[in-house]
Amino acid sequence: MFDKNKVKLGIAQIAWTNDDMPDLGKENTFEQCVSEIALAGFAASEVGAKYPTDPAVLKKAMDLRGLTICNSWFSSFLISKPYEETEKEFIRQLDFLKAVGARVIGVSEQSYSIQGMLDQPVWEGKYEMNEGEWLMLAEGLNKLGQIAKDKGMKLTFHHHMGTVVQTEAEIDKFMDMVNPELVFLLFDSGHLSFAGINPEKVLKKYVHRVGHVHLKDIRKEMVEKSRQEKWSFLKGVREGVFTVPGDGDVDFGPLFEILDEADYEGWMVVEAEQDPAKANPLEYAIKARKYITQKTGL
Ligand SMILES: O=C1C[C@@H](O)[C@H](O)[C@@H](O)C1=O
Ligand SMILES: [Co+2]
Repeated sequence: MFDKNKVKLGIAQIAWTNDDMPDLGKENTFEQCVSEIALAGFAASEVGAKYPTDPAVLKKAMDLRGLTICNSWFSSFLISKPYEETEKEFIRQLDFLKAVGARVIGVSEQSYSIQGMLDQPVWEGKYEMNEGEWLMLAEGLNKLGQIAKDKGMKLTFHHHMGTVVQTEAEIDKFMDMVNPELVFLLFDSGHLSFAGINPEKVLKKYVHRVGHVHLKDIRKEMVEKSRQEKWSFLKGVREGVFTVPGDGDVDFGPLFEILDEADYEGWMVVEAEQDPAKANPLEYAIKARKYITQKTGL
């Protein structure tokens, strides 16, 4: 059974307002979002575009509700821009996160990413790195990981649909190339399942290198439809490819067992972006919270 002092539960703000498609949930304020996160029984959230940018203001709003910030997304451009540009932004974001109490930063390489392209089917035309680019990515991340470590933080890397690290082979190559002391895996059950990869297999292989977990479920029939109808990643989100754990087709039981047996320490964050007009964020947050308690005792 998970140790409640070692494993904590958060939920990402993306179910209330989607920064990638701000019309989804534009009516939901920051205050409503964090109040409902607390109400649903979660201890943390990640950082969204509506969140206060002054760390003192954000921290006060979170403290008032018994919440903390556990992570934020960070877009790196290590293979398409000078390293220094990414490093400068990375340090700024790292310092912000540290000031609000987070110990993890979630990096995604966004060079040539198709995840935000509305007219690009997510199943076609994904960029594949050459050997030189693989080296640039790994070396850049190792350097950023050292900076994070020196500040008492953990760099985790988010494999993601439409990016240069999406497939099982890419994840394996990535894990082979980065320094395990400096770069950790951000395990996202939804992105693996969407990509047609068995999440259990990946988790078993890398559980001791996982630094952060995104609990995301998929609706298989919508994934299938997205293939057939050549949807973009964002169209898939809008149509309901993703949902909260317990509402879709991912079997979370074995994933929780693998994490538990490996004595995973850190955050497990429900991250289920869908249209808030169709899936009420509070209702789905409560649904996820109940399901996780039932499966893990947390
Ligand atoms: O961690 C994530 C952050 C989002 O912005 C992203 O698009 C989503 O799918 C995700 O997994
Ligand atoms: Co994620």
